[in-house]
Amino acid sequence: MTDISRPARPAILGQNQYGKAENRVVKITRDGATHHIKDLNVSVSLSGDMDEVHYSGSNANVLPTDTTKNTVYAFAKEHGIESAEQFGIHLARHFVTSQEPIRTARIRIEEYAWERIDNSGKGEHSFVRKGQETRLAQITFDGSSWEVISGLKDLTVMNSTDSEFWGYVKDKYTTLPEAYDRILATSVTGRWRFNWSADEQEMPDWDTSYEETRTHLLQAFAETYSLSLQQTLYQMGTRIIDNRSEIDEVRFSLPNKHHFLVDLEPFGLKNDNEVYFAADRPYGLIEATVLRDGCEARIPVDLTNL
Ligand SMILES: O=c1[nH]c(=O)c2[nH]c(=O)[nH]c2[nH]1
Repeated sequence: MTDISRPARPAILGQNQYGKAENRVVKITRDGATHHIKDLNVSVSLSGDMDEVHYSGSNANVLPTDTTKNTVYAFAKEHGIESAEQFGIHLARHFVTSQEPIRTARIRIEEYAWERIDNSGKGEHSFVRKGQETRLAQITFDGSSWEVISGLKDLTVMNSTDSEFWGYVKDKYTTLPEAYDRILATSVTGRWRFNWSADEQEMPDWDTSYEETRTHLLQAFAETYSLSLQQTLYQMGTRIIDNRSEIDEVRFSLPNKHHFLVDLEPFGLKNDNEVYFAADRPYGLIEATVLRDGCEARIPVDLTNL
């Protein structure tokens, strides 16, 4: 009788690979006041003589995935990021030629493209992520009056300088170092409410209004020397209220997309505000309404309900 609980032969290890996935690396190259961004999502996958770690748990052939992550950041500094392909070639060659048990390295890279925002000559350090944001509209009619709220989501912007954050409250849980030159990045969700409410009133040109509002918002982001994202938010709202008479109320929800300087000192490299880790969570979430003086706030506080 065969004992069905114990296979006759032990299971055999099949294809296997390992590495660190989704290393978010942002490299800023500073050419005077003109900054250039490379923004990559790099996934490293290594394979080779890795039977033992699976069969017995011996790590003797295992280069830690943590090391592969560090290598990505160190290479961004040491070799720069000329192109995703060139960067991937450097990394793959390094892993295969420096570690005998590693026979194959697969490097997958997503690159996020950024365009410059025109900021009236205040330096070339403001960017909007390529790819169209989503435009939104909500129209309500009760038979006599109208309410039109327009807006957008997923408009991602970055300033690679002209942002500080210091002078905040410190309690026993505060560890955040004060920042005098940081990256400020956010993905804008915004809504604005029109004061057009009756058929007798002249209707705004909705498309022109959207384009102009978007431009004001972007320019205010780019031109504000920021001491906090809260201050930048208020400037963005104010710019719209001051320039678009058809709009009485603006509400923004701005995730603070943190970029942390990577400590390259353990590898003998100096990080001169060049190589950042782009964290996706947790994120600060800064939300506020900006109103025309005398007007009522009617846009819901929680924009995800709109
Ligand atoms: O612009 C910011 N506002 C904050 O309220 C805040 N809090 C924090 O930790 N970082 C930041 N940045």
